[in-house]
Amino acid sequence: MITTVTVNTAIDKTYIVENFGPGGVFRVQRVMAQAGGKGLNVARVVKAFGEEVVATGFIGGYNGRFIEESLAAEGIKGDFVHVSGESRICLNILDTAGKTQTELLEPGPEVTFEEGERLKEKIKFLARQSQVVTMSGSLACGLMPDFYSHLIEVAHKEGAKVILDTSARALKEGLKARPFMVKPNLQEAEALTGKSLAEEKAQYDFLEEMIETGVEVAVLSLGEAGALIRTREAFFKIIPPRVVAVNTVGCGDSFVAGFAVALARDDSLLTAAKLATAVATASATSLGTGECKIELVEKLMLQLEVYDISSHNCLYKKGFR
Ligand SMILES: Nc1ncnc2c1ncn2[C@@H]1O[C@H](COP(=O)(O)OP(=O)(O)O)[C@@H](O)[C@H]1O
Ligand SMILES: O=P(O)(O)OC[C@H]1O[C@](O)(COP(=O)(O)O)[C@@H](O)[C@@H]1O
Repeated sequence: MITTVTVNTAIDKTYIVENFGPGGVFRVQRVMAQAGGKGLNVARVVKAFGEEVVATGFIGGYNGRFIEESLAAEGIKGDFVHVSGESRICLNILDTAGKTQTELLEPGPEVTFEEGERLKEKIKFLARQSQVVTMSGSLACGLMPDFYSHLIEVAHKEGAKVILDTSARALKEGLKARPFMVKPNLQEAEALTGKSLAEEKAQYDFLEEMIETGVEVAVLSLGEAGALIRTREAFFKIIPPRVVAVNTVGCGDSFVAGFAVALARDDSLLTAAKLATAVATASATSLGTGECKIELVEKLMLQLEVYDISSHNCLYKKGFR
């Protein structure tokens, strides 16, 4: 089983707005609303692969009710801690004409110490039955920056592998509990180190630093350029084929989901890295946040460029890039 933890759940609203920009009045052409926040996107993709998944986290208010009902309608099992505050809305404004994407992320509700303790208890129970626990996204207000560290310790004690996908101080503090895997994107990694990671050498050094902190798998995701995946023994770069990107919100979540599925199936590191990249790339091509079409994933798996960086070898390269 895979448990996905979303501390700051959300209604992910997508607005399609032509020629959007700051300071004007715009008519929205199309509105879509989904249960969201990173971990719920992970759960959606895991479910598409037919793996058993339970989504947990904090949920509250009218928005919380919408989130729970949407998940139930999608057939995703939820086991949440209910809080007195209101779950947030995250807006993704897609301008199909101007080809821009703008995200507005609300901070989320205030969560009390007692509510935090209840989530720890729940994770203890769920991690006992899970091979993998994913922990994704920002922390809700009121929680200490080391909140993920405590959750990771609880999951580790129950024998689960933890994938941590967060940013800023929550990532810095979370690393201290040595999660099995971390997956910052380039921006998040630069914010963590305070350095530019534009150069390949800087990216390699960053992954080495992550491994030195004690994580087993360090991933740096690079948008359309793919991802670098490093352990103490292995180091791969996976580059996806060029695709027409429609909505890249949720790509990182799809990457985490693909990796979690492979880990739960006991696949090799290389298979996990390829599956994660293919799932994330497929997600970029659909309008829904973190949507996943298995047939497309299977097709993309055969079109990835794979480099073994530790031996300077190209394992698979197709002629179409
Ligand atoms: N425009 C794109 N084209 C193809 N694949 C993409 C694109 N954007 C993202 N991806 C895929 O999604 C993964 C995660 O994307 P990235 O932007 O690095 O993370 P995040 O969504 O967390 O910001 C990438 O490693 C890649 O596989
Ligand atoms: O918890 P955070 O960091 O505020 O992020 C929330 C938002 O991230 C998203 O999951 C997208 O994340 P990715 O594009 O990194 O996968 C949105 O769906 C969501 O509302």
